[in-house]
Amino acid sequence: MKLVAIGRLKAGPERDLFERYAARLRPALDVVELNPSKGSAKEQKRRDAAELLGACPENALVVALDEGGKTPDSSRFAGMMSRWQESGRPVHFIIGGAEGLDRSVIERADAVISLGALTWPHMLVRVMLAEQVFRAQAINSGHPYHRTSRPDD
Ligand SMILES: C[S@@+](CC[C@H](N)C(=O)[O-])C[C@H]1O[C@@H](n2cnc3c(N)ncnc32)[C@H](O)[C@@H]1O
Repeated sequence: MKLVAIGRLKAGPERDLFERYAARLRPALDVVELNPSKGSAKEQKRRDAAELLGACPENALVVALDEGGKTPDSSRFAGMMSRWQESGRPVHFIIGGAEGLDRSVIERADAVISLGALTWPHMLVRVMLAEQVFRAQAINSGHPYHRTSRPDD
């Protein structure tokens, strides 16, 4: 599995937290960090998209993180993760830069996942993604990390 992202995660609490979850992932999540591009917002999006998609091989199963995507709950996300892994294709998660993702990334993506309608900074999106991938792996392996109970249960 790979995470392809615009921007570098500097030393600090976000990186510590990301590494804490990432260290628990099997298979591991390799990170490819790309420099943010310059230019107008439109140019940045287009250039970032070329870099992001260029880092994904043709057979990659691309999962774009975008607030306009699907909002599965953690159990559904775990089901998606297990189908993606069974496909045998290398899963590549994509996180955009300050201007967000270009339409070409959304169109190439095999799935577009939202972490809710709020806009999050890219470094927190990395942390939340790593935690949810870990949670999905826990659900799929029957590990008690995830509790399903809701208020009315
Ligand atoms: C600072 S946000 C970009 C905001 C940008 N204005 C936009 O419209 O997407 C940077 C990246 O974080 C990810 N991101 C931010 N909020 C998200 C959310 N609620 N769900 C999924 N991904 C999110 C996306 O990949 C986005 O491209």
